[in-house]
Amino acid sequence: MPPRNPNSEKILDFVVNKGNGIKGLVDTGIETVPDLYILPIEERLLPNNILPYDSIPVIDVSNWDDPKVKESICDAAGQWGFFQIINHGVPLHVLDAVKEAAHRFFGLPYEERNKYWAGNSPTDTVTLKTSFVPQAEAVLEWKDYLSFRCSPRDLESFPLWPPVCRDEVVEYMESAKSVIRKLLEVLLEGLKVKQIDKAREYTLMASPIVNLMYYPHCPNPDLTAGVGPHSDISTLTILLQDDNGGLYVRATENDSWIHVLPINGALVINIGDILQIMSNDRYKSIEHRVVANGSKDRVSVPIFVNPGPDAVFGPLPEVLESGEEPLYKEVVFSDYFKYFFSKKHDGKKSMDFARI
Ligand SMILES: COc1cc(/C=C/C(=O)SCCNC(=O)CCNC(=O)[C@H](O)C(C)(C)COP(=O)(O)OP(=O)(O)OC[C@H]2O[C@@H](n3cnc4c(N)ncnc43)[C@H](O)[C@@H]2OP(=O)(O)O)ccc1O
Ligand SMILES: O=C(O)CCC(=O)C(=O)O
Ligand SMILES: [Fe+2]
Repeated sequence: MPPRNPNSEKILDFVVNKGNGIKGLVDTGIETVPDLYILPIEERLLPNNILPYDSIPVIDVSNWDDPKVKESICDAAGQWGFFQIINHGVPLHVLDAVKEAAHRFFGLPYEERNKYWAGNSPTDTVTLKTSFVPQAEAVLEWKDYLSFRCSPRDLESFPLWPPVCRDEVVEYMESAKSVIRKLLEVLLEGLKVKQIDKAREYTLMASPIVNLMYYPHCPNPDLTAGVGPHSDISTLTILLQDDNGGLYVRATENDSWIHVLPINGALVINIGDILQIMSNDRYKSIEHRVVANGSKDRVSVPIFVNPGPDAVFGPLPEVLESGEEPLYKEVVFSDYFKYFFSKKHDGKKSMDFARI
């Protein structure tokens, strides 16, 4: 990485080493974007690259057993990799409560937030971080996030989680469980898998992570990345966004992007790399990125539905049974996870780790 200028070093020290986060920097009242956060022009999301009239599918899942609903979900997973669901059964008050909890946590004074900063937290099931991998990034992302590991075993450390948001995180996770299960059943049925047994359950969904993402308002969001282009490594991700917008999904045309319009009460679903690999490319894990807001603090709450750490995944036997060649080798999830977190966000390059 090229050497940084002295001012960038000072800001990096304040944001990362001292644990103030980008939230702490914005609270100092900065009126311009510091160099450390300015993307080279070729990495910015330019207005000409946004397709204004396109949108990802919106699927009403009030009847999961309706064959048309199942078909819409599998088609959307194959063509778009991204869709929104409405009438999913997670109560609106649970969704609103977890967004409010995110604002409450990030509204705490520095001393309270800092108790959970990476390296300070009383438990490794909850960590406050900034950007993505600041050690490996020339330009930092304009976001902080509080990450909760949420497997049943991780929940034993619940008493050590921040009281201002822990109940809301658990209630959201618990209410979303049946949606996760239904989505995976439908998607796996579309791959000729008849039922999700215990072993498959471990590979598909044993280690969920819930993040409270916080993108403070930015003096010039066009210059920065809230989150840079990436695909998720999960099996699938359930994302709750607020009404500020700012999430963009890569379209099929070269370097064009589609805005994911906020719909009150909807959940955004995206296929992650693991399901693309298991489906031998029938389902697509699509790149996406986030742009912060110029005047409002944006929050979102993704649930990354992940395999257990030692789960081994690869193209499913049911998919390959007609003699199709596997496009990917078998990989241990913890190796894939470490690889993803060893470099900056770089589109879909993480999948090369598993490609044959
Ligand atoms: C997007 O699709 C996803 C995402 C996810 C999961 C999302 C998550 O948010 S999971 C929680 C955060 N992620 C992790 O913790 C990943 C696991 N971490 C690692 O593997 C390592 O930390 C590392 C990122 C590879 C870096 O390793 P290393 O170079 O050895 O450095 P460390 O010893 O870990 O850290 C040094 C020092 O820096 C601090 N630090 C590291 N990262 C940050 C950060 N982002 N912000 C602030 N501080 C950071 C670290 O705590 C250390 O501090 P000390 O004080 O202890 O020295 C799931 C599924 C999807 O699809
Ligand atoms: O905040 C969002 O809307 C999306 C965040 C995201 O893509 C991620 O954390 O992987
Ligand atoms: Fe993502």
